[in-house]
Amino acid sequence: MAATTVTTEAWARCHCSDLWGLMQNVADYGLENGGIVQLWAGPIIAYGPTWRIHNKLLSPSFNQQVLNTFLPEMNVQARNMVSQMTTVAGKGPVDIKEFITQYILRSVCRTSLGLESKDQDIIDNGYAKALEEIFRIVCYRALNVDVYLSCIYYWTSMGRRELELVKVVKKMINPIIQKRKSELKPTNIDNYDSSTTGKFKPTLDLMLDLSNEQNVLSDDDIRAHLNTFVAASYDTTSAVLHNALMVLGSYPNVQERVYEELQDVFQNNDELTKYDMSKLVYLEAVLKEVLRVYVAAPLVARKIDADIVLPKYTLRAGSICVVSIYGLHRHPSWGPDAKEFKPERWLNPDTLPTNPNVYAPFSFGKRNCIGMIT
Ligand code: HEM
Repeated sequence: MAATTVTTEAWARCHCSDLWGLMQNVADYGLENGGIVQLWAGPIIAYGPTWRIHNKLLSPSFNQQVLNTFLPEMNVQARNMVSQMTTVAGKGPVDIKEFITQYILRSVCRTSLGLESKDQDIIDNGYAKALEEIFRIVCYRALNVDVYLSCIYYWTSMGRRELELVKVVKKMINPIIQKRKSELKPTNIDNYDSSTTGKFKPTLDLMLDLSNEQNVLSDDDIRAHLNTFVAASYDTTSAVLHNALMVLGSYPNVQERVYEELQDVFQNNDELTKYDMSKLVYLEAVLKEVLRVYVAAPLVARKIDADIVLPKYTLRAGSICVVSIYGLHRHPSWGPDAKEFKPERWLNPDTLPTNPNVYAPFSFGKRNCIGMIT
């Protein structure tokens, strides 16, 4: 509880250099030696002016209009996932994680990198696997003090593997950037209304446009941002989808209600359009509750650069404030049923806490999730 109280108040006043959770230690070393920083130098650990400029440039690319253009591609990938699942359905227990991860990775790589079906091997076997392994190494290093020091870490097989993987990722992404650069013709996002054209503009193209028009993003910046987007989006999103399916399997009444709503909205159509989304009211409540109870990012952290005086504590400059989003989502203001999974609470605003800061699956403040669309 103490952590929760500290968190909400501290957040509002924090004027600290932002870091992302457990990446803190890794980031320090990464900045020093250019290894991980090359890969993670996107909004995640870029500091001060660089982060501010890039965030301002990139944020407009993450809006509902752009997302709408991705819908047809997401429909294609969703149908692929369902048909793959159909082959194992009814044949005993099955681990759905593989299906979900592949679906999310393909959707993310298609929409952010603009990779086409013929490039599928790059996604499935190369790029995504390399990113996943780097992510595992980063998390291991963040939690193991014996490998914090770069002078030791890069002598270990893990440190060497990380450098190898960074090279692999660079080698894969650079040609993709160069190829799209040579093909790129200036277009307006309005020309990409997917409901009429079925086209979408990959995030890579949006960044190349920015670099053309304003000359601000180098190829290295673009590659780092792409890696960040893929890494930051696929693990979180697949965890949420996985949890949502677990919930539907565990609560038959919730499953039934979601099913009925989908039947009502889709009738015999299996193509999700932007007009359908606002009609899926109960499904939205279920997803919000999944994000609350089974939070995908249970902790975030900030490095504090000036003392923050709270009624009972002072958070000292130089220390790291770890915020328990998991704790916030179980704060007493959610009521005595805070720990229970109850999507209905989202259908009646009067039953929700009055302080909006007790719900933060995408974090809050300036360094919240760039992928969050309200
Ligand atoms: C349900 C899915 C997702 C969840 C739960 C989630 C959650 C989060 C959280 C908690 C943070 C940490 C913010 C902080 O330190 O305060 C974050 C950061 C970030 N997320 Fe997401 N995220 C999701 C999907 C995505 C997607 C689809 C993208 C696509 C690009 C994305 C890109 C990012 C980036 C770039 C950051 C770093 C932002 C910065 O430091 O400026 N996330 N996300």
